[in-house]
Amino acid sequence: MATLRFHELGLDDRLLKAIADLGWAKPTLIQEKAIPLAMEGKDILARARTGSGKTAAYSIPIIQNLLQSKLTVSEQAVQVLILVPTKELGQQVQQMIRQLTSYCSRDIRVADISGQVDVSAQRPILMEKPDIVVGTPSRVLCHMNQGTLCVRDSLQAMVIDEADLIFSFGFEDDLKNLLCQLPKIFQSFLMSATFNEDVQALKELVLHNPVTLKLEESQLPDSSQLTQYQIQCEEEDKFLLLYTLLKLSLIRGKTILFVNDVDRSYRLKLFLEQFSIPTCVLNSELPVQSRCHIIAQFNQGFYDYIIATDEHSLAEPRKKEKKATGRKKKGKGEKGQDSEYGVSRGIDFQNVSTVLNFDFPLSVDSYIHRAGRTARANNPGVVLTLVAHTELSLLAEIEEALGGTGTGESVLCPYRFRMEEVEGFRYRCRDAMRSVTKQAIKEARLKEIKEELYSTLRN
Ligand SMILES: Nc1ncnc2c1ncn2[C@@H]1O[C@H](COP(=O)(O)OP(=O)(O)OP(=O)(O)O)[C@@H](O)[C@H]1O
Repeated sequence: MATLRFHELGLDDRLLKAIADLGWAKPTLIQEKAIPLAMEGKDILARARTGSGKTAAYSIPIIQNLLQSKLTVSEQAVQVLILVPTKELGQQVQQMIRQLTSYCSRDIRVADISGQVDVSAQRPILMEKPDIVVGTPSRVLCHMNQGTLCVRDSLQAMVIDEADLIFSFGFEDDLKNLLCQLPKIFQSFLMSATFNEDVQALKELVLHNPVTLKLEESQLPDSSQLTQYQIQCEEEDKFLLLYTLLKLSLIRGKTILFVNDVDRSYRLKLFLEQFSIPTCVLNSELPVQSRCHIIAQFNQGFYDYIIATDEHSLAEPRKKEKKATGRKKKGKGEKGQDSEYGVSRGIDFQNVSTVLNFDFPLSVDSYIHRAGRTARANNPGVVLTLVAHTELSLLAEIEEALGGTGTGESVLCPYRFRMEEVEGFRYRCRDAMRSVTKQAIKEARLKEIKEELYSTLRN
């Protein structure tokens, strides 16, 4: 638990006011540790669990240091680069910085260049030399190569957010090329929820004598904040179980339903539509503006249920590809999927009461990042995982990683409810399943992309 308050950290009044407006009573642990060190100019390598407030842990000292430097330097220049693996995260980081600079927005300007498709449309934005530029490595490099972004004489700090994903999203070469265009000395931050060999490689590439903040917290909030359940079932009963959970209001509030592939998300959407349960889908083949729009609408409470296909299927093959061929590609993934897409990583879905793993996550990391979409900051949350019998070995892996087997107690408690109630819905669900044909899924998939494209063009 953090012991200091924000006003004890020596921050500018304008920043303190913005923090108060956000309703944050005190810093999170990672913020309490990172902010003073970063204000001293130290390089930081930080690992803290998902949802622990890492974005503000680097944004607050960066804004503070910029406000300080503005007292003496008047020339406008890009002083900070924030590199993110996904476009959604870029937009979110920009939004957080805008909130934190709401009382000094004339002094500190931020631009997110990750999201827009057209590079030329971003030129005017960069010509104004925003103090902070947020972007994916490929987009930042593209502007550097075109001469629209030059930080060789001005860069003071660089952040790599979700550092463990940067390489697996195919940005290794871009990042190396980008580093050649930076000055010799600047402050660096590597932020991640997990440390892996890629973070180690990045550390050697980017950091100079860093302070390593590896918080001794468990990977997920404890059971007083996050309740984790599992239901073991037959694969074909998952739809029936979900319907029962919703029908009996055993799941309440905003819920993210995670599935492992795009077709499956439409199958689930169409299935729930049969019972007039509206949902929205989020996946990598939707245009980026639509994805950001859907996340914003979900956060504003337009939908209670969002069916998300997480990025795992995109990140992992690329890793394998690297091992096999020695180099990674970037750009569009299979079937027009966007490789700069991420749902279970970094996205701040707000006030999510339940994460439901409809499909079992394919790795421990994936479980942790999905679970991290609820119980964020100090809020409570529930993770409910449907486990088909063929997936029991994966469940055991997750139990072990979360420390469940040593004590003989399960971390993911069995969720108990009366089976007779489920059986009562079986026929109704069978009929609903029958009407969700392959053709219907195909059409829904195409329709969604078309509609989202139209609405994106209209906006
Ligand atoms: N000091 C604070 N007090 C209360 N809420 C906070 C505080 N700092 C950040 N938050 C909120 O906590 C949520 C999670 O923050 P953030 O997205 O930065 O976490 P994160 O550690 O980057 O998570 P992830 O690893 O999933 O990206 C956000 O909604 C943010 O507004």
